[in-house]
Amino acid sequence: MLKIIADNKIPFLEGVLEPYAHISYLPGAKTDASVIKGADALITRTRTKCDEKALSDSGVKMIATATIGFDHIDTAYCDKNNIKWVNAPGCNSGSVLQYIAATIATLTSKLCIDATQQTIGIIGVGNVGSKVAGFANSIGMKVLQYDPPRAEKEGREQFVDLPELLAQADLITFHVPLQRTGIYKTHHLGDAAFFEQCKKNAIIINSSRGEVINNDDLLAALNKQTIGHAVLDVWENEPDINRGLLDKTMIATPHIAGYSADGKANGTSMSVQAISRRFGLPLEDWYPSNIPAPAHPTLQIDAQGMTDQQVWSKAILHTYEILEDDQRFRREPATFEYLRGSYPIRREFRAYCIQLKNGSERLVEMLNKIGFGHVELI
Ligand SMILES: NC(=O)C1=CN([C@@H]2O[C@H](COP(=O)(O)OP(=O)(O)OC[C@H]3O[C@@H](n4cnc5c(N)ncnc54)[C@H](O)[C@@H]3O)[C@@H](O)[C@H]2O)C=CC1
Ligand SMILES: O=C(O)C(=O)[C@H](O)COP(=O)(O)O
Repeated sequence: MLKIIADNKIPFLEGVLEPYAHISYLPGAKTDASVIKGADALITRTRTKCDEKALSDSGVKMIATATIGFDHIDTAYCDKNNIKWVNAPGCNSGSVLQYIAATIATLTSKLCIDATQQTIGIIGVGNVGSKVAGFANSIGMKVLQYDPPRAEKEGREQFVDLPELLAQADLITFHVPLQRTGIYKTHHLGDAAFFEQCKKNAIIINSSRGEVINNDDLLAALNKQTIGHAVLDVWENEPDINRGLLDKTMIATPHIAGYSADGKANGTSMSVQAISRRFGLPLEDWYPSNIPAPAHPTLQIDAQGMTDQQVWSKAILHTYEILEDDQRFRREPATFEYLRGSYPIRREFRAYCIQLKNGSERLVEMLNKIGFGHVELI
């Protein structure tokens, strides 16, 4: 019988593969060579290091990671050794968008900023970055995009170079993969020289990978006030993060930007479907049917006397109150992995209905563009 090892923190998976495989659920960080030996396939998250040490002589034929990022997989080793690997492109991009939208709603309110007067610089414009660009456009921000691999393929028209982005952007948000080498290297892309080129009050947001920013340089830039603020979901050396940096951040979370239930369901189903295709199982169209509904799926907003920004902020923060994650984390930063493993149910915008009293067609269009499931004037 097919033997599969799956990370025990992948939701919606239990019971699905059991009719066709012997499946063991193990903690991701402890899934090493000693337990992998003899498995045909792995279903992982980012916490399982899939390298030569773990895989050589294991017999593993396929690795499916239920995540977007795949920097935990030594893809060159896998390719050389005929181990098929797949990630789950875009699976939780809607969740990261929700994280960034909640960040912008929170910051603009805390710092009394009019979003329509702000420029956002997006570094890496793939699945997540494109959604962030669409959101920023829909709330009236000016958008600058930096993505050299795309510019090379598609032409430079919709992209700027990095110095231009850094000179103009009020908010800078990273959505690149972690690449340690090569012409498109992103490791420590955010370093001292990078921060020196930013506007003095620039806000840096990182929800990509911790190592994309040199955390010591970021802390120094915050201390020297070379930049204004930082919002971090990802950190160098997780879970043992730089506590000095944590204290200087405006919003801090333990790598949960992609943790919506929708994103997790997508990731799990993409992994199951890929395994199914590789091993000929009848689960090629499988998708979880048990995603919990939001506690309060309908929100009524009386827009009388409110600005557009107040309306969209209220709608966004109803779906995701990011400061609750921030507070839980700051209270006990040492519980980084526990907070991730016990993350509450969060549903994305499309699971919500917004009813607008005294609203306008313009607001309805804006909320529809942001991605709410249903928006109506009442
Ligand atoms: N915090 C979290 O929970 C999550 C984090 N992530 C991270 O976010 C990253 C981005 O996700 P997606 O947008 O789905 O990935 P994607 O692969 O769709 O897009 C990445 C984009 O970055 C661009 N890029 C590559 N090298 C670059 C460079 N040197 N400079 C500028 N742009 C560059 C690529 O051309 C591509 O357009 C993932 O690789 C993952 O590491 C993803 C999901 C959740
Ligand atoms: O999809 C990704 O890439 C992520 O970073 C996930 O949202 C977080 O993945 P895990 O660490 O829970 O595997």
